[in-house]
Amino acid sequence: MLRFRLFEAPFIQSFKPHTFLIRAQMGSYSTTSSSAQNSPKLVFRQLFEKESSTYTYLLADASHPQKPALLIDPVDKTADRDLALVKELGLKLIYAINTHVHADHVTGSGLIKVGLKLLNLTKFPGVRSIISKASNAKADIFVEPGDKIYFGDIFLEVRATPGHTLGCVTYVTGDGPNQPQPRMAFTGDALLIRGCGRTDFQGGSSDKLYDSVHSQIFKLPKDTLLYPAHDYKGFTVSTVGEEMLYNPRLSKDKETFKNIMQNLNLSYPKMMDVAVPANMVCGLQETKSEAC
Ligand SMILES: N[C@@H](CCC(=O)N[C@@H](CSS)C(=O)NCC(=O)O)C(=O)O
Ligand SMILES: [Fe+2]
Repeated sequence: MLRFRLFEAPFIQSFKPHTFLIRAQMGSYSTTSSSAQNSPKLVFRQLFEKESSTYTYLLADASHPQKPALLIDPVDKTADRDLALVKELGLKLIYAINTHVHADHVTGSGLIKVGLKLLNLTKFPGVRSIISKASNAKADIFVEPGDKIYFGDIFLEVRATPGHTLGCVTYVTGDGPNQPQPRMAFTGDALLIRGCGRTDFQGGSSDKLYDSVHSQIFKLPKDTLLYPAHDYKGFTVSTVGEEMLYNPRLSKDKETFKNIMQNLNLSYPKMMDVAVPANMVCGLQETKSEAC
């Protein structure tokens, strides 16, 4: 018999029973879908914040009556834009998710939760912030490897991909019959297109990053679409197969990779001293922790 733990019971009650976060405890999962037998229809938008070259992703289940949606890696500077889009598309934002504690920009999760000036809303109801437990940052919900984050009938599976930071995770769309095909992996800074996240701060480790990418990302089907948190070269999407072949760092053996990472000589992100402390509390240092 399958067993799973529900999070945030009061929150669950305010949505359809199958719009929730579950933790599968036996390597499988169960969801009681009511929205027909049809495959859910994914709404997907890739959004860009140009100062930090950050990608934010909007995903929603358009087949579900409430059109539940989530944002991955929102940025404070573009929170208004993202929420305006959510509103225009008639979506119900339920989660603001981070792949890790960003060092180069302030997350939009806190702002999204406490208000949206542009839309004259004092509070965007029902939004819950999510980050990995391993990040040690504040949020409403902490995820661990193997957790599944449902929005309608679609889910994201949580994979631990430490190495850029200790708490980095990759969110991968499910592999069930009713899940989007090909699969999509939101890699944060673990894997960038033809590159990868640096490993010289925030508990970074090139040894760990190599193992993370090879065991958690390169093991996915080769046609899995890869969506990173940043791009500095003009790329938008890649695939597992493409990166296994052409990634100039991660296609090499581990020792070569570690040597490359040791010699990147990158300067620290300009906003690091502001961004890291802010992102440890969901981007809202000045506000009470309940805003997280
Ligand atoms: N110049 C930028 C910071 C650029 C940078 O360090 N990017 C990070 C991801 S954000 S933590 C990174 O891992 N880069 C890897 C690479 O190979 O470029 C700024 O000042 O903000
Ligand atoms: Fe980062």
